[in-house]
Amino acid sequence: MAALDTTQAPVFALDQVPLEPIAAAEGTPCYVYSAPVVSRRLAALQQALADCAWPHAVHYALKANSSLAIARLIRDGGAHADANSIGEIALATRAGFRPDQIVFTGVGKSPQELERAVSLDLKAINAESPGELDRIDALARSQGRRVRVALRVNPDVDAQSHPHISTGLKTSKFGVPLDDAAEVLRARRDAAGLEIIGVHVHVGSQITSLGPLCAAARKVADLAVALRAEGFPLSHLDLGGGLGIVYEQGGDVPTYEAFARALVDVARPTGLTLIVEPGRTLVGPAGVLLARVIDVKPHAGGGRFVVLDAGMTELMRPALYGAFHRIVPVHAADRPLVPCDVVGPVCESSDTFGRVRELPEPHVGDLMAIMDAGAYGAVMSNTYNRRPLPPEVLVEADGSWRVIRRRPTLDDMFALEQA
Ligand SMILES: Cc1ncc(COP(=O)(O)O)c(C=O)c1O
Ligand SMILES: N[C@@H](CCCC[NH3+])C(=O)O
Repeated sequence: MAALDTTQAPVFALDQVPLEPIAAAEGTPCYVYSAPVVSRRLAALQQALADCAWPHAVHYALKANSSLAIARLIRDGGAHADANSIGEIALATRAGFRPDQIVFTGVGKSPQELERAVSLDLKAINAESPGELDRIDALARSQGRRVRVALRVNPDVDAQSHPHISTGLKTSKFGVPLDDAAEVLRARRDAAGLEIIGVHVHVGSQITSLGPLCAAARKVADLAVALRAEGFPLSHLDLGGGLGIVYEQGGDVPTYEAFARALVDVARPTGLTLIVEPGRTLVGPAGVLLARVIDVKPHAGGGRFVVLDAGMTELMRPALYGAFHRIVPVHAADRPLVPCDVVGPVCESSDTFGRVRELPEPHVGDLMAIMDAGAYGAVMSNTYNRRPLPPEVLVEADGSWRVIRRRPTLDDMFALEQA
């Protein structure tokens, strides 16, 4: 199969997908996802892995986009799930993933979450600490079970991504230091409630080169080989997620072929099944956030302030990480370009989507698409300033579309509280 060009993924042909009718019907701000883009990306990744002819499993990281319809689409595409909370496990179950298709990760799993996870007979719980292993062991024994676990290792590798989404340095809160991992497992080799079946690593997100991914993979692969030599009956090597996408014109990320080859090259000598947990790469380019211009005013530095009806409440990434998202006017207006600071309505100066963007002279009422918003968009939205969570729409291959999550009414928003 031809390589999917992950650098120039045909995101939304803005003239082919009926964005204006969707915005008119559902109102803005509103997320719109393309089902065929998600399915194509998943199929391309699976093909790239299959071409390497090594046992593997793709566990979609639900945290990137946990809309039920997106999770179902991914399950229908043959992937399994990586859940980060009991809520995501419930979502995965409702989307049709079987317990033995779910791995459970998370740096702080509450007693209630662990108790439930232990009872579910998941594929594996990725444990983050010696204490967590012991808590799983105790719960498992109290339930008369033996629970499959993998140990999350912190390899002290710099993901070379934004510090807020880098997780593999020894100063970060994730996992057990590589040097301690073998001893931690040896001390629990005979724990009656544990079946130690793997090692796990995830060094960060929006990683745009193979270097950090391979460096981390090699470290845990070496550990896994040593553990097997000691008699640990490991079955898998879970190398996490993290593959980035192109947000900015001219950006570059590894192809799925290169990614698959690099990780399989590390996994093969271990003899272990390779697990990957991709999130962003599958869904990020498949979504846009639609917003309307609600005000335009002069900018002190020249140009314009363009105030959208979407803000950091709907898409936090720019405010949180200074992340870049392309902003595209849906009606490619034949107007002269002007420099614009594109901002949201929220009462925070960080509520800014882009500074000094050259856009066709904006008018109140124009529809804008904030691109590549399918991952870590809707899932991170919030109700600050008492704003309703945004609705989400899924567009099918034939151009038809349906609301997969509606906008809450004001009554919905009051429903959970009392004066
Ligand atoms: C353990 C784990 N697996 C998978 C992912 C998915 O990452 P990404 O969306 O960057 O592929 C994350 C998030 O960074 C994670 O924390
Ligand atoms: N929320 C981050 C990604 C975090 C990945 C989860 N560990 C983002 O928007 O880029």
